[in-house]
Amino acid sequence: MQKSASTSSLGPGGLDLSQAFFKPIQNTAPPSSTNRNSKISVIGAGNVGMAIAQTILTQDLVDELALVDAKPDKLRGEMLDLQHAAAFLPRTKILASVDYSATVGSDLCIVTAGARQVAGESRLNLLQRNVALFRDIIPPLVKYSPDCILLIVSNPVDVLTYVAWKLSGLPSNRVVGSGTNLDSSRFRFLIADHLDVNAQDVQAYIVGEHGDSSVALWSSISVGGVPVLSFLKKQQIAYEKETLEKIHKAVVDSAYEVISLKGYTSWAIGYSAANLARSILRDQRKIHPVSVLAKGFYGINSNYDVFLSLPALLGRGGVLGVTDVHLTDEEASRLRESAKTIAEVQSQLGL
Ligand SMILES: NC(=O)C1=CN([C@@H]2O[C@H](COP(=O)(O)OP(=O)(O)OC[C@H]3O[C@@H](n4cnc5c(N)ncnc54)[C@H](O)[C@@H]3O)[C@@H](O)[C@H]2O)C=CC1
Ligand SMILES: CC(=O)C(=O)O
Repeated sequence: MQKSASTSSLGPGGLDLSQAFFKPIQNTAPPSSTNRNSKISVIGAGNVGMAIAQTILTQDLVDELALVDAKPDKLRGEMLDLQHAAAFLPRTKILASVDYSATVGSDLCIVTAGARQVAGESRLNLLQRNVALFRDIIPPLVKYSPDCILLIVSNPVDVLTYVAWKLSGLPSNRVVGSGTNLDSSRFRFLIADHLDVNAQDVQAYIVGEHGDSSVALWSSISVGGVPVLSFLKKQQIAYEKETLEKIHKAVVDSAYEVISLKGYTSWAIGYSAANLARSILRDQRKIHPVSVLAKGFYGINSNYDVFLSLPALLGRGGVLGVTDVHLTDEEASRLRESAKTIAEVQSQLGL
C-alpha cells in the first residue's frame, strides 16, 4: 500500500526520505495522462463495507481505495488494520475520512451505509431510515465524482437504487444496485450442491426484487451448457415442481438464516460487489443480474420507474444493456408482480 493521508515520507528534520533513498532517474517522461489511477470509494465501513473493501484489495482492482463512515474512530481503526496488511497485498493507496472530499475523482462509489435488518426483519422495513441517510450521502458523492458509477448495496437495495438515481441526477446507466447478483450466487451454490458440480459451471439467474418477491428463472438454467429442465424432459426424467420451489425458498431464506445465526451477512456480498466492481472497472462486458431501471423490459409497465434485477451487461460505461433471456409466462408474470411490489413501496416516498 502507498502512503496514506495519515502517514508521511518526511523523516526527522523534514528530510524527504523517499528522495534520500532513491536516486532519481534523469530525463524521464511524465506519466501517460491516459494511464490515470483508478479509484473506488466505499461508503459505510461496517460489516458489508469492510468485506467489500478487503475483497477489492485482495483482487488488485484499483490504485486507490477511499473509505467514508460517520464514526471517525471505527473508520480510522479499519483503515489502519487494512494498511497493516500492506506486505501481503497488491499496492493500493488507502484513505479514510468522515469528509466526502476523500472520495474526489472516484470511478466507482459503493454505498453500504445504513441500518441493517435484525433477525426476522424484512429488507423493506429499513426503507425510511436509509432514505434519510441517502439524502446526506448521495449529493456529496456526485459533487466530488460527477463522472462516477454508483453501486448501491444498502437495503432495501432496489428502492434505494431508485432513490440514489433520483438524488444523484446521474443517467440511469450509471446507477446500479447489487440486486440479485448475490441471490443468484446462492441459487447457483444450492443447485451445484444438489448436482454435486462446481457452482461456476451452473448458469442460473434469480431476477426481480432482492428479497422476498424475487423470481427464479428455472427455464434458463444450464449446467456446463446443458439446459437442465429440457434435458430432464427429453430424458423423461420426472422432477417435482415442489423440489424447485424448495430450492428457491432456500435462496429467499438464506439471508434470514445467516442473520439469525451471526447477526449480519458479509462475506458473500463482499465477493458479489467486488465481482461487479471488476466487471465495471475492467470493462468486462459480463452479464450480471443487477438492479437496473427496468421499465419497458420483459413487459414491465413503462410508467413504473422501478429498479429491479434483470440480466444486464456491465462494463466501463455502467449498464450497457439488458439481455433477452427466455421467460415462461409464469416467470414473466412473477417478475411483473415483483415490479409492482417495488413500485407500490416507491410511490410512498414522494421523490
Ligand atoms: N444488497 C445486499 O445484497 C446486501 C445488503 N446489505 C445491507 O448493507 C447495509 C450495511 O450492512 P452492515 O454493514 O451489516 O451494517 P453495519 O451496521 O455493520 O454498518 C453500517 C455502517 O454505516 C455507517 N453509517 C451510518 N450512517 C452513515 C452516514 N450517514 N454516512 C456514512 N456512514 C454511515 C455506520 O457507522 C456503520 O459503520 C444494510 O442496509 C444491509 O441491509 C447487507 C448484506 C447484503
Ligand atoms: C442482508 C441481505 O440483503 C442479504 O444478505 O441478502
